[in-house]
Amino acid sequence: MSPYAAMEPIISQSKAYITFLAGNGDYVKGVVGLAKGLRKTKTAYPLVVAVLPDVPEEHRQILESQGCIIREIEPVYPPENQTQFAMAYYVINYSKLRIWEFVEYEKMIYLDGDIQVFENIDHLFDSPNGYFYAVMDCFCEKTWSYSPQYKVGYCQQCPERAPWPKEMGSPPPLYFNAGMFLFEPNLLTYFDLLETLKVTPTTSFAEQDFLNMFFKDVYKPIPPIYNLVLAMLWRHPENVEMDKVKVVHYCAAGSKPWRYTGKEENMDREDIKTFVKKWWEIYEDESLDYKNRAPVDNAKFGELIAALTEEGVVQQRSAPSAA
Ligand SMILES: O=c1ccn([C@@H]2O[C@H](COP(=O)(O)OP(=O)(O)O)[C@@H](O)[C@H]2O)c(=O)[nH]1
Ligand SMILES: OC[C@H]1O[C@H](O[C@@H]2[C@@H](O)[C@H](O)[C@@H](O)[C@H](O)[C@@H]2O)[C@H](O)[C@@H](O)[C@H]1O
Ligand SMILES: [Mn+2]
Repeated sequence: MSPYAAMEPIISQSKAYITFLAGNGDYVKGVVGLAKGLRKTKTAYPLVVAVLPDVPEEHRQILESQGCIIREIEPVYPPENQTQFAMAYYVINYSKLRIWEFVEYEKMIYLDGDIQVFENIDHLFDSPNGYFYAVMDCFCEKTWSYSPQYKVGYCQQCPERAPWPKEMGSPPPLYFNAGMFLFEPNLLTYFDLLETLKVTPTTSFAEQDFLNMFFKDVYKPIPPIYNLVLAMLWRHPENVEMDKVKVVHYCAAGSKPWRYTGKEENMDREDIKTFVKKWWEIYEDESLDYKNRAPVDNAKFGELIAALTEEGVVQQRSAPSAA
């Protein structure tokens, strides 16, 4: 019998956004920006921040003052390896796997700290259960130069441009960017992830590659407007509906807004400058700070309760007598 069978399923209806923060560096600015951006969209759900132990108390307090729910997680390390990760720091990104343990939430949307949400995306939580929703990535950047796709010029964003060579078998399964995804926390999945990781050789895109392998049978692509990987702007502009973009992922080299200099390749583009400016407008908008948030309109709240009571949705209980 599975050692986990005894675990009572924790049934929860609640939902939340979640991000991941490691180290004592400047990614905390990304998370502050994300918290304020989500608040600006008037989302109904909180932002949970999974922090590694090395995130200093001062950064945790900054995030709590922005209304974030701080949850400390232990790092997850991949098996011993000689892998040359696309970015050396990707090795800490395996710690993202801890978020499957947050079963007090029925569904969560994971967002990297270098993401900004400009339009409300709460409706994604209504997607059918049992799948892993994320946006398809692009293989055209130099960061992919080690891969067989890059070597034959294949990208899933435009398979007709350079079809997958027949002699290489079937094309790779659809591959998502792990900077944003809708998932269901679940202890059995969580333990399966950790056990599988122990016996899975590491690869260049670390936990992103691992998650793609693990969820390949339940992965459901969602439109790029929910996670605009910036390289799409110069690699596949035909696949981007600019006026409908809701979520921007500042993952292209040099595009992190809080470090932006405009000097790296493509960073002098007008669309990049616009997205960086939009990020800063939210980050510096004090009206979006948690302490300045719009007060609950008690009159409106009272009307809502009265209406719900009338419909019998809410039973008004008389307050217990003081006696
Ligand atoms: O020093 C770091 C590096 C990364 N991260 C977190 O790990 C995520 C993934 O890293 P990153 O976004 O830099 O990867 P990219 O999407 O650029 O490949 C970040 O968004 C942060 O949430 C962090 O907190 N501190
Ligand atoms: O640890 C691996 C990371 O891999 C992904 O970033 C990459 C990937 O998107 C490439 O396709 C891009 O070319 C590249 O710029 C970008 O950094 C995720 O965004 C990040 O959250 C994290 O999982
Ligand atoms: Mn990112």
